[in-house]
Amino acid sequence: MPVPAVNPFKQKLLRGEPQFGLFCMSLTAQTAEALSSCGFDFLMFDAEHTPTSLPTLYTQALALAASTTQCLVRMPSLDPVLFKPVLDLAIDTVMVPNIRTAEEARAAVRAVRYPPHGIRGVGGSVRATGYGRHADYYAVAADRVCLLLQIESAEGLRNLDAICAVDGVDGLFIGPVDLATDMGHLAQATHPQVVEAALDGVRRIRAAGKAAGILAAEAQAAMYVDAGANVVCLGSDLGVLVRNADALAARWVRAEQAP
Ligand SMILES: O=C(O)C(=O)C[C@H](O)[C@@H](O)CO
Repeated sequence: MPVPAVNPFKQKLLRGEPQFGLFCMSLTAQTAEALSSCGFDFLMFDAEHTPTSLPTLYTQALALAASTTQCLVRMPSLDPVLFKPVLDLAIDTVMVPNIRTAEEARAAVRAVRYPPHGIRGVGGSVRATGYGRHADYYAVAADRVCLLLQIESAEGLRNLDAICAVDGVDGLFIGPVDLATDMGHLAQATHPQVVEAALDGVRRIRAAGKAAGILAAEAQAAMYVDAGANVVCLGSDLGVLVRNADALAARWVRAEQAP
């Protein structure tokens, strides 16, 4: 079973190339495979806000294996136990939600690193090691693994410089919906105060030398790219599906049923 020697998502990140993708809230390998031919740089399978499971993530990772679209997972939380099977599945890029302090950032780094730099346990016959065939995996794992931390609170933004300074953090990803909510603008990601805070966050992240990510609707994406964002989630798979299905239905079903 071929296991890539490098993490193409991280390589592009290090080169500063912008990457575009979608959150994946759907739970099937079939959808992941269908989307893998769109040409997105990545799909971010969401284990925070979906009832996904490790076997589901495994089949979705397999569905992307033949494509250039990289498989990313948003973890449900900072719980270090949960990182082990995801990384062992050779899902090399993980994003941790709602990081608020440098101490939490350091805990996330420890979760993805083997001792003495962290607490990741050693899996033997797992996908990441080619089921035990690639003993050199352990030595290169820190280079392969890419760690993104989500900033989605005013506290996280206040501590942004300290979080950016944590060694082992590759990128910071602003979650504008939760940030808006934390700022008192319930789920209003495009509220002017939220946009201003997110733009300022993106600029500070890039100035600190880290990759800057954000979730942005198409209408806002260029503004964030211009500010320096280089990992952009353009929405979600189910968002795209529902919006287009609703529009199609509105053009036909309701029109046909109108008296
Ligand atoms: O706060 C945000 O924005 C996010 O973290 C993204 C959301 O969880 C969700 O809209 C992703 O589909």
